Amino acid sequence: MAKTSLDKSKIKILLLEGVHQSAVDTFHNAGYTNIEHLPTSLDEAALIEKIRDVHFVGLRSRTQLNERVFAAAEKLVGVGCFCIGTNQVDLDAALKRGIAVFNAPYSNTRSVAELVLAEAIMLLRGIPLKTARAHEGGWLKSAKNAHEARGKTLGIVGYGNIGAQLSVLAESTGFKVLYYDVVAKLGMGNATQVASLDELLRRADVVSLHVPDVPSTRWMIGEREIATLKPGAIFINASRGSVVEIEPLAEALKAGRLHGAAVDVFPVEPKSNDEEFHSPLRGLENVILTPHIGGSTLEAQENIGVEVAEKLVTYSDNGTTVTSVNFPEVALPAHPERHRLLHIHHNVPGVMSEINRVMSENGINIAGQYLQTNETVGYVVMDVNKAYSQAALEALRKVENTLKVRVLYAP
Ligand SMILES: NC(=O)C1=CN([C@@H]2O[C@H](COP(=O)(O)OP(=O)(O)OC[C@H]3O[C@@H](n4cnc5c(N)ncnc54)[C@H](O)[C@@H]3O)[C@@H](O)[C@H]2O)C=CC1
Ligand SMILES: O=C(O)C(=O)COP(=O)(O)O
Repeated sequence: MAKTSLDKSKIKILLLEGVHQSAVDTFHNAGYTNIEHLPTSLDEAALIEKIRDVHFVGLRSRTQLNERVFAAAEKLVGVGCFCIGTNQVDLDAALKRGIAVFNAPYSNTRSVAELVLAEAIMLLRGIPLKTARAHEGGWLKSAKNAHEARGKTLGIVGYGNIGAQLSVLAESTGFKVLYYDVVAKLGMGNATQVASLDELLRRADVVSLHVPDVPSTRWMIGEREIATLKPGAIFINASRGSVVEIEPLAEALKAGRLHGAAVDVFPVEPKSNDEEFHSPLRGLENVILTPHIGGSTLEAQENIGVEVAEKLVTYSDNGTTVTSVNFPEVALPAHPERHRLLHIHHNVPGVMSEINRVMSENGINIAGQYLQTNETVGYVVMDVNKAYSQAALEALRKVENTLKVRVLYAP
């Protein structure tokens, strides 16, 4: 008698970095109970040890999933980044092992945009220094160097989800908005795209970065770009620490060439809340330093927990890879009466014909077949009669250029 439903308690899920309880609840509600939920990240050695028998891992921006970790992760099927950025995961190392990676592209967008807008206003008013003095018993009542946001120019570098959301909030507050992006983008409201980064840096009173960590953004703001900023400008970075050279920024702030800065992300960030934070920006006036909390609101974290856990559950139950950041995207219907075979392979000529050949040679009729490829990997999904799934699994494993094969039993 063919097995009809998979024993979900055998699927091991490791959640790191205090991923919200909503993720655990989502897994439980879907029947997944074998969950280890840790409040912190793990260093490479500990992660290599722990990940060996894990099928799904969930993390945030701190945990590094590199080639060495993937090499040890023999059973890993999927990765959930419970955040927006995916630079902490070696996406190619995952792809070449047939491991799908998902993230939460929208759930903390608003949290970052709100924080940046608030910081821009605080910095325009010189609040960090004034509040520090007041806490010490001082009284800096003065309008000197304090400005309204109304009529000032905000320059947004990277007009994606966060940049565009910030643009809307900032315009409604009275900012004029300019933005620079490598892609031509429709401006929200009256926001205007400029042709070059230099033009944006020259024209904006407040500059805020919202680019991902990719090769083209690595150290994109250095000494030259900081010198290009307007004298008295305000500089905000809540994107990634690898985008800005911190020493020239600190020098420009110390020299009073810039009016202020807010920085949430750093080239080197403490690995835990117990480690000391070192930065040349420490102790500078009119500088807001925050410990990478742009997306850390309860609302965002709860939504992220549900969103990413649901993506992993759907992939595990059904094979759907829609919105994966590294995998060919396939949207699949339910398979109530059939077993489903997932075959992930190198995208080279001849694999599909070989798959169809072995299926036909073994007398296995394919009731439904779905295929999607990207440059390097092909993902083919086949629904078959329950009685044939074991034979098909074994046959498919032998196909040359196979990366991974899984069977999903009928629910
Ligand atoms: N501080 C925090 O806690 C958080 C930080 N982030 C960071 O913010 C980044 C942006 O997030 P989203 O807006 O959701 O991403 P997104 O992908 O929607 O937008 C990024 C934009 O940057 C543009 N871009 C890429 N390379 C560029 C370049 N060289 N020059 C100019 N523009 C370039 C893209 O075309 C895109 O429009 C994330 O990748 C993440 O690293 C995200 C959430 C929270
Ligand atoms: O969403 C992102 O990319 C972030 O940077 C937020 O990271 P976190 O989940 O707070 O470690």
